[in-house]
Amino acid sequence: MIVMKFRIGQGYDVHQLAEGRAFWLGGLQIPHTRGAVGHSDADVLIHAICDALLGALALRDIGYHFPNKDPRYKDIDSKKLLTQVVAMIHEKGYLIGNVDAMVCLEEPKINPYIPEMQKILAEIMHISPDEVSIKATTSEKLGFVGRKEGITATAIALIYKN
Ligand SMILES: Nc1ccn([C@@H]2O[C@H](COP(=O)(O)O)[C@@H](O)[C@H]2O)c(=O)n1
Ligand SMILES: C[C@@]1(CO)OP(=O)(O)OP(=O)(O)OC[C@H]1O
Repeated sequence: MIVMKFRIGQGYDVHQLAEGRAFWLGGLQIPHTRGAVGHSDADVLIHAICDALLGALALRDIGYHFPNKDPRYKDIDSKKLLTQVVAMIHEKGYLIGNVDAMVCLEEPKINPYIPEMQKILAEIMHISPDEVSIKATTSEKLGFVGRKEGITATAIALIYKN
């Protein structure tokens, strides 16, 4: 009898938005007047996914593995961080089942970019694009997201092994 083992994890990230920063989201650079501020490229969606994957195996969080004082991660492309996190999951004998994420952002509309993000992230996680769900909402002009001061993302990931 094959007994499959499943684990789930959740992730959350926030970044400030400021003028003069490139706007990276889901591994894509999106044209916009503002971008997320951070030590890395500040890709809040990838960071939330990394934390969900790490959380599934109780492997602490993204800042634990890639400290924001470490010059190796200055302006790093977050796709490289996700690649390393996926390797940690595989090293423990697990594969990724699916990821479901939600981005909370007042502007710009990110819907047109979601299929490309799914493709990029699925390739890194060795799953298919329809196993990477990316959703978006505004904050209805409320709070720091509503004032266009910041962006948040949450993610849930399922991983499994035979
Ligand atoms: N940055 C965003 C925010 C939302 N969307 C899409 O627009 C729809 C309406 O958003 P509400 O917050 O007004 O409900 C939503 O369903 C998202 O698909 C977006 O693309 N980018
Ligand atoms: C990714 C890291 C590392 O460069 O830096 P930031 O871009 O500041 O992002 P954050 O979401 O605060 O997560 C952890 C950091 O260590």
